[in-house]
Amino acid sequence: MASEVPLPMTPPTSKPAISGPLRKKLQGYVGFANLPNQVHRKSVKKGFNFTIMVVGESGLGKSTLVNTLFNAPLYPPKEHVPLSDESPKTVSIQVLSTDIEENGVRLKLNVVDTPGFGDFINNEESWKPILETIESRFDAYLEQENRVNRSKITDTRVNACLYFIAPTGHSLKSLDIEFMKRLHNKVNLIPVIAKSDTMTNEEITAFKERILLDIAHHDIKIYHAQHYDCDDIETINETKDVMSKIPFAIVGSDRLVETSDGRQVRGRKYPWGIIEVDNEEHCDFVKLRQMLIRTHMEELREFTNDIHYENYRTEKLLAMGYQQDNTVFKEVDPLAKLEEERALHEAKLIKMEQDMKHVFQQKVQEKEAKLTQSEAELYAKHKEMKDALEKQRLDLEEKKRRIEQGRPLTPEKTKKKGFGFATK
Ligand SMILES: Nc1nc2c(ncn2[C@@H]2O[C@H](COP(=O)(O)OP(=O)(O)OP(=O)(O)O)[C@@H](O)[C@H]2O)c(=O)[nH]1
Repeated sequence: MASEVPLPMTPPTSKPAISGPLRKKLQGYVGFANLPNQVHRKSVKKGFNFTIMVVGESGLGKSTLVNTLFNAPLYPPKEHVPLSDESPKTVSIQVLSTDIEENGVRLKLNVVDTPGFGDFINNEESWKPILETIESRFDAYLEQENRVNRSKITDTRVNACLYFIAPTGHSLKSLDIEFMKRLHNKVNLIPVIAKSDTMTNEEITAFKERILLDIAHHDIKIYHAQHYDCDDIETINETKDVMSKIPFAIVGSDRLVETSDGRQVRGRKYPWGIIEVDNEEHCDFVKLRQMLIRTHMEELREFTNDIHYENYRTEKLLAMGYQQDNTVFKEVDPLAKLEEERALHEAKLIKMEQDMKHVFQQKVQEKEAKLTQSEAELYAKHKEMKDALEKQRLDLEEKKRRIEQGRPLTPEKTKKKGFGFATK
């Protein structure tokens, strides 16, 4: 929306013909509604960091899918054989990184390829190194977060884990269940049916249903895409469409094959026809790629940070003995806060009133004590004067009696024994 607003002017060299403020048309919308675009532009410029982990039994096409997914030769192409012992295996956890640019968006893609399991007699603990890898990446992030200078944090946390299920057509194997249960609280788990070109469409549909039932039965939490309660019906439908494909039935191939009508497509050639990787009618590869790179990449990164990493961090810090005062995170209800403030204010007033009463009582008591004391003093003085007057009166009466009786005013002093003179 273009709008007109007055712009600050530089002083004109000659007097302009118009008298009012100079009005200029803005090139684009100005306002906070533009923020998502700004964030988007910034992210596009900075580029994204996205880490995918591929996990599954040996020979299910994990490495091939990674090449197919990003249309980049992250791995040197392997021989195009269905599954043979000669096919080079991934023997240790490998990390591959590449910069991919699509429509001007830079993507730093990291792929963690894990060695296929299931080859050993005892596969019980084959999930351990995978879990350790996920956790060590959380640890690395936590360590960087706790540094004094956190301006450059490298995020290698696993954002999505593609779990490869063998195209058996039966139910999930106990090893798959064990694996998924170990990983589901640590990473966004996305189950995929590997080599789905080895199954018919009906078999795939029935297999998907069985897998989902098994997942629900064993209470395994797989990644569930959200559509943020948005009003955009297109986004809602897109998300629903993507979700309806889980577990994605995929076909991987990093080779080009020629179709009967002469097109060069990525796919796999069979005597009965060609399976096209990028054809939605043939497999769910396009939907998986769309979800990972186009529609839900940011959400996968968010879930990793807000749910999986947060849970891990909390557990880790609690185990290290850190305590948290949860009251600081108490949600503040404005009405409750107002009520709390009012109660505090009232309590303060009551206390002030009580203090004033106390001071007043103290002052009254002091005054009373003083009055009582001066009353007592006055009384004592009065008594003293009264006694003195009484004595004076008695003296005068005595004198009067003496005069009347003709006696000297002062009584004669009695001679003291043993002395030859009398005192006056
Ligand atoms: N039919 C079919 N074969 C595939 C598919 N994807 C890969 N393959 C083949 O399966 C074989 C094994 O593929 P890889 O990508 O090496 O499998 P991996 O899971 O990485 O194997 P490990 O490294 O041992 O874990 C190769 O010969 C691939 O050409 C697919 O979708 N369909």
